[in-house]
Amino acid sequence: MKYLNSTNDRHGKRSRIGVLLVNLGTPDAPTKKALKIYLKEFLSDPRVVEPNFPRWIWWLILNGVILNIRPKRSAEAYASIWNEVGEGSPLMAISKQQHQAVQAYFQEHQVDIIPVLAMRYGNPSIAHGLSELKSQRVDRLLVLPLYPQYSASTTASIFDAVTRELQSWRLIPEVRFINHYHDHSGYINALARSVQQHWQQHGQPDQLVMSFHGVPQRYLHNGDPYHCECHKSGRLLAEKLGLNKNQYQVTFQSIFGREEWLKPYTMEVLKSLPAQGHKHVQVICPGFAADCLETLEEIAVENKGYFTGAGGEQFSYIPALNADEDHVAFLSQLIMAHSQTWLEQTEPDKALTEQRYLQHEYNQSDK
Ligand SMILES: C=CC1=C(C)c2cc3[nH]c(cc4nc(cc5[nH]c(cc1n2)c(C)c5CCC(=O)O)C(CCC(=O)O)=C4C)c(C)c3C=C
Ligand SMILES: [Fe+2]
Ligand SMILES: [Fe+2]
Repeated sequence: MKYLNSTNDRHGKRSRIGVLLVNLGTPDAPTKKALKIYLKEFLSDPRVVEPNFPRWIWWLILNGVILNIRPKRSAEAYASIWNEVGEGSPLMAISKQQHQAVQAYFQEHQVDIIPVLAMRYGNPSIAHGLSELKSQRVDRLLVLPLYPQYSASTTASIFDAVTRELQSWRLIPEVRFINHYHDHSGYINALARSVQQHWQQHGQPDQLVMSFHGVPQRYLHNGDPYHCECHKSGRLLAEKLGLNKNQYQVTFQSIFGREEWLKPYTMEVLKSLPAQGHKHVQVICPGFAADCLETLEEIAVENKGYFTGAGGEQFSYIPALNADEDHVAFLSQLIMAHSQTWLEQTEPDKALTEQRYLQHEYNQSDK
């Protein structure tokens, strides 16, 4: 059978709304073997690596070079943060907390939306998440990529994976997709509050570095709005905090490969700040909804080393919003806002019900 069948027994019942919370994904273990599987899936995605040379050459580089070198190095980095937040990979532990907290928010506020967690790469997969929602008879699906800023390499890749999976379903749900929330006041306010709380404990720095994950510069020139959205989030956060242009800057981290990525590079900026008289620096990574390897290891350890090595005196990393109360309330409300007309529709959709009923009758008499 080409398409997955559905149980068509919802006549006259209320529609069910499900939300798929999707983040990047993480290896199953901090081992060379698990990293090889994870990186192969991740770096084979043409949305992530979109080479400006024939794809078969990238296939050779990936399988012949990168997957023989990087897994060992990356496994060591993952091992250094494994179990740092709850059990296993921090990204997974925090994503589970976020999922549970959103679920609890809906229960507490009597909102009839079923949240399910999925990862773009690795587990729990998008196919698994969708099948979970299918088994719960969800017929209205909202997808929330946990990336505040839109990038084709992240957000569009989730769109690809979700729609690819749904292509095998007979009865597809009504689908909505959240593209980004980089300038939403709820997101900016939650970030600002987390910075202010950090200042209460650690004081205000000479310079606040807002570091976002990078992408190749070529993607910006090809029309990816990511760079612009990172800068807008940065500006709005600075405005909310009352910072002037000399007190903060937007930078880009996690360069991969040989071509030029978005600049300035976080690493270079941190190395140069002490010589400019900025000895007390804090770094926030507003593009990461959850702490992960790129924040806990690359920023809080590796980049801290670059700063102190260059004469910096005081450095702290401001944690991601994770499962903070403000963040969970914001995400839940964002989901509710995007489901608004669905939530208002309490009566079953008559035309749809009748159509499905007729279909059901037909199936029965056909047997
Ligand atoms: C927040 C948005 C992200 C964008 C944009 C992004 C782009 C991007 N990433 C790579 C390559 C790697 N990224 C890796 C880890 C990683 N990346 C993000 C987020 C974005 N990536 C997160 C949240 C994580 C951490 C995952 C975790 O398990 O904690 C890695 C793996 C780690 C490593 O080996 O260094 C790679 C590789 C590219 C090429 C890319 C491009 C457009
Ligand atoms: Fe990445
Ligand atoms: Fe990294």
